Amino acid sequence: MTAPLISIQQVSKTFAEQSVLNQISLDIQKGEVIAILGKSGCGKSTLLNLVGGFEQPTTGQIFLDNQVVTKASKRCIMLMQNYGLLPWRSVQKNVELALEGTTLTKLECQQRAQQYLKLVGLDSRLTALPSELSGGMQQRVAIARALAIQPEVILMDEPFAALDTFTRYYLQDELLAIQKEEQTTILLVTHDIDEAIYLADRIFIMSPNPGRIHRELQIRSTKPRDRSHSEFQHFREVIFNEFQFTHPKDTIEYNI
Ligand SMILES: Nc1ncnc2c1ncn2[C@@H]1O[C@H](COP(=O)(O)OP(=O)(O)OP(=O)(O)O)[C@@H](O)[C@H]1O
Repeated sequence: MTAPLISIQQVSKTFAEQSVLNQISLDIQKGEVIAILGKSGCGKSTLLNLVGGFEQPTTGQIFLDNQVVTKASKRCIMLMQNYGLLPWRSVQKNVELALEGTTLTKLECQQRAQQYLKLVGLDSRLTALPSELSGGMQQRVAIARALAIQPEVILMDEPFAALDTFTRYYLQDELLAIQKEEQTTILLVTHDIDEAIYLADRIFIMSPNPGRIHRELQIRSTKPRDRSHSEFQHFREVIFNEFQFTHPKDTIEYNI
């Protein structure tokens, strides 16, 4: 096996007196899609922040391409829950902004921005301000902006949570197509079990207090996956059991 693109080595994180992450170790290969599932507060976002270089581990180290992560870089982009768009800039300018400081010319930046905005279905809203768009559309701008940078790693914190089901399915498929073509490595935090099974090569289930990796599931079936396939149902059941969402059949009461 080749050297991992991301190597998280015995990482712990403490905020004030609170131990948030404890001894997380995880290697991620280039081109893998990794989903992190876990109850609220178990440290998922903290783990993404550490990988992105926005926070530093209390102990342990994180390597990106064999180099210790000490600060944020454009090789590893975070796609935020709250979009992070500049309200005074148009949709197109918000995407172009992310390309400033690269080797692209102004014209290339404009073309690249338009290309990715078209991909997320917003080519007719290039001049709109973020406030003129729905929450779901704003998230699509944020997705276009992250993809336009063509980073090696995209960190996603609940990227599709604000979207309606159809837009979410559409963007999940688009993301997979781009990810396959560009071999982007994706680390995805989600509360959506189906999204994790649909997108991920491996799913890590975290447990809280302090946050640690409780279980790893590998999903080998080819993508795009059939949500109604028996293997999909199998993983759904395994994960539901982990979170104890299932009830023994004989205790269920039906009131008709
Ligand atoms: N910068 C910070 N300073 C202090 N405490 C923090 C900081 N960031 C996170 N925490 C704490 O760390 C714990 C884990 O937070 P985190 O956001 O990583 O969890 P999460 O699993 O992503 O939660 P959710 O699913 O609700 O987004 C929480 O108790 C939170 O209050």
